[in-house]
Amino acid sequence: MQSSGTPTLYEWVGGIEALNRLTKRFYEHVHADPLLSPVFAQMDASHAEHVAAFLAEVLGGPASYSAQYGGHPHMVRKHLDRHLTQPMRRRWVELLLATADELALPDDPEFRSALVGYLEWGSRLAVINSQPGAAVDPDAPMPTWGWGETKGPYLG
Ligand code: HEM
Repeated sequence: MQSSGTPTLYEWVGGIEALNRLTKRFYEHVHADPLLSPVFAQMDASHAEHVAAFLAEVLGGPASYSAQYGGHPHMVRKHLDRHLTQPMRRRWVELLLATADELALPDDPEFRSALVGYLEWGSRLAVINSQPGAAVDPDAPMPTWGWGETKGPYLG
């Protein structure tokens, strides 16, 4: 818990264990998807864990992606020249949210609103950073996400 007593989104979702389950299952769906499977054909076995670590850090968990994999600039670099399209982006977000439902991750309005907000923001940046001529800012800070306007968490 934070000092205010409000849990981080990371705590609310169930920590790294929940995020690892989410990304593992998500990339199984990605590999079965005709639009996305070619995009991720070269990903290595640790990709799902790396993305879980990245999400953990964004959602207020430990800064292990920054410590181990090079932070936000490294993540941006991974999207360079991928020529991602809006249909790919929309499918990516749709599959991630469907996987969150499938795994029964928290589905209260406050958490899902915050999650969708981050995914819309991050996935649109991924598309922008994948276009020809996009450059990496080596000093780009890691984004951090909170409950936002809904001022969660949901208390029933
Ligand atoms: C919030 C949205 C997103 C986040 C947080 C995210 C996160 C990441 C991270 C952390 C990596 C690097 C993994 C590593 O360090 O090994 C990565 C790589 C990658 N991402 Fe994303 N991403 C997002 C959106 C997207 C979207 C929408 C697409 C495509 C539709 C995409 C396609 C890729 C691809 C192709 C790679 C490289 C995979 C490889 O190593 O072959 N990403 N992403």
